[in-house]
Order: sequence, then C-alpha cells, then structure tokens
Amino acid sequence: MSTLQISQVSRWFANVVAVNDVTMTIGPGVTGLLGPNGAGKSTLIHMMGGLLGPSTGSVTLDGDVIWRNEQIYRRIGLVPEREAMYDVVTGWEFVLANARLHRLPDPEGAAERALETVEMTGTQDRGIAGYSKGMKQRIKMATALVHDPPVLLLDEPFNGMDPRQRLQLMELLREMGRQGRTVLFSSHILEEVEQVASNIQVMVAGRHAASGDFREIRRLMTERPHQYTIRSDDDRALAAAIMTEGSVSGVQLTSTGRGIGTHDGGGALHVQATDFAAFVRTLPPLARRHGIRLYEVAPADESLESVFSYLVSR
Ligand SMILES: Nc1ncnc2c1ncn2[C@@H]1O[C@H](COP(=O)(O)OP(=O)(O)OP(=O)(O)O)[C@@H](O)[C@H]1O
Repeated sequence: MSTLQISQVSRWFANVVAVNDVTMTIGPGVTGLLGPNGAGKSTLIHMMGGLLGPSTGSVTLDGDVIWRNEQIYRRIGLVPEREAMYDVVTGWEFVLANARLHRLPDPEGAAERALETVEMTGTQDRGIAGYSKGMKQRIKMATALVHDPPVLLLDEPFNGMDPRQRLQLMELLREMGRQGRTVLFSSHILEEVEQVASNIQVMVAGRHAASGDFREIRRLMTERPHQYTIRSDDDRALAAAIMTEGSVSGVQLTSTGRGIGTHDGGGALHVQATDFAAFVRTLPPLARRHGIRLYEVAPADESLESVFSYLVSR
C-alpha cells in the first residue's frame, strides 16, 4: 500500500505558475484528478512521476522524496498523455524494451504478463504504427505496468478512446484499485471521473479546489448558486412574482430599450437561484398562477469553467 504526499507544492515555468501551493494526499484505490485544460494536472502528474521537480514544496512516496530518486521510479508507473511512441517496433518489442530498461530479472515474463493485463497478446506482434488510439493507449499502459509498480499515474487516459475502449480501461483501473494499488488519473470530464474514482481531487488554475468522493463533489456543484436566463411574455410581472420565492437570491431585468414588461425579443430576466431543485419545481406553477407564458428558461452558467471557478472561490 503506497501513499503519495504533495506538500505545499508550487511549480512555475518562467513567469507561468502551473501549480500553486498544492497540498494533497493520494492513497490506495483510484483517485481522479479533475480540472479544466491548463489547470496544472499534467504538471502535477509529472512531479509525482519524477519527470519534473517542484519549484517549492515536496512530493514524496511513502515518505521518500521522488525527484531525482532513481530507486523510487521502480515503484511508479506513468502513462503520459502524448501519443509519440517508437512506431517502427511491435507492441511486444516496445514493452520488452521497457522491461529491460528496468533491468527486471525476467523481462520476457514481465512483458508477457503486462500485455496479458491489457489484453494485447493477440495483437502484440503487429507494428505500433498500425494500432488504433485505444491500442496505443493499452501498450503505453503495459509499459507502465511492466515492473508491477504499486503506483500508477495516467495523464488523460480516456482521451480519444471509443466507448468500448473507455469501458475496458475503466474496468482495468477499477481492478488495479481493488488490487490495492495507488492509481491516479487526470480528466476534465466529471462523469468519467465519477464512474471510476472513489476519490476526486479538483484542480483549477493551478490551485487545489476541492476533494472528496463524487457525492461530495456533485453536491458542491449542484448547491452552488445557479443563474438562469428567462424569457416570457411579461418579464416585469414575472420578476415581481419570482422575488417572493425563497429559493431566489437575485433578479435582474434587461431589455433592448423597447420597453420592459413586454416580450420584445431581446429583453430577458436573469435570476440567481440558491436552491436549484426548488426553483425549477416552483417556476412553472408560479408563472401559471400569474397568467404569464414562459418562452425560455436556460441556465446561464453551466460551463465547466464556471462550475470550477465557483469551487475555487468557496
Ligand atoms: N514546460 C512548460 N513551459 C511553460 N509553460 C508550461 C509548461 N508546462 C505547462 N505549462 C503551463 O502551465 C499551465 C498548466 O499546464 P498543465 O499542462 O499542467 O495543465 P493541464 O491541467 O494538464 O492541462 P491540459 O489538460 O491542457 O494538459 C498552463 O498554463 C501551461 O501552459
């Protein structure tokens, strides 16, 4: 059982701060590292995998510093995001070469086991150049697993996979977690992370924004104030009616200048609801009671960015 500890870690590149004062603990089982593009996930994974050193702070595995510690690399397997591989060799040759680089006592046996784990024995003698994205991903996975490491790090492993390959990889990661390995993978898709990870760490703009199981992360996201844009045949009357609702914390009317109160095609009502479920439930009967016709109710801030910025600003 292995534990990665990231303590007050920052990493910058010239004047770009990629990772900003992050502290987190990653234990056995599957952890999802969730965050939008540019959040610093790859940089953090590279530091955990020993490819990069932190500018400040420390990254350790079971108490041992990872950076420039050759001995520790035997305990870590890293599946990088980039595609580049030695296309001229076969899957078997590639995995075997990695087994030899690790100076394993039985490189052939290790390569065979790793290829079996990722279900690539049937196609292991074909050139990598002819593999699909998912197959390449599995070969990368086999090279990361060839020395049977207790820690497995994967950078955006589901990118470019078709649904079937995605399900297979999810099952493989779950299995690795069940075996007691410490598995961490990055993703920018909450649903993906939810399905595999028992623990989620959220990163936004280089900072550690939240952590917990998917229920806690979901709750943080759904209980945040929701913004809606509403169009109706009488926005002004609707605004007045909505203001009496307990689930609403703010109402604002905008118009195109042709008069508020009648639907002129450009005006709208902007509502901030604190209780998302209650608001959605009460709006239609409320409009009916006041004889107002609803044309459109649209969430105004459903982008991933806004969800994450909310998490960060808590
Ligand atoms: N080698 C580098 N040199 C300069 N800037 C870098 C370098 N590596 C990362 N960055 C910058 O650090 C920030 C975080 O990048 P990082 O790749 O870690 O994020 P990410 O969450 O993995 O995003 P993505 O999913 O797009 O890879 C970005 O602004 C990126 O441009």
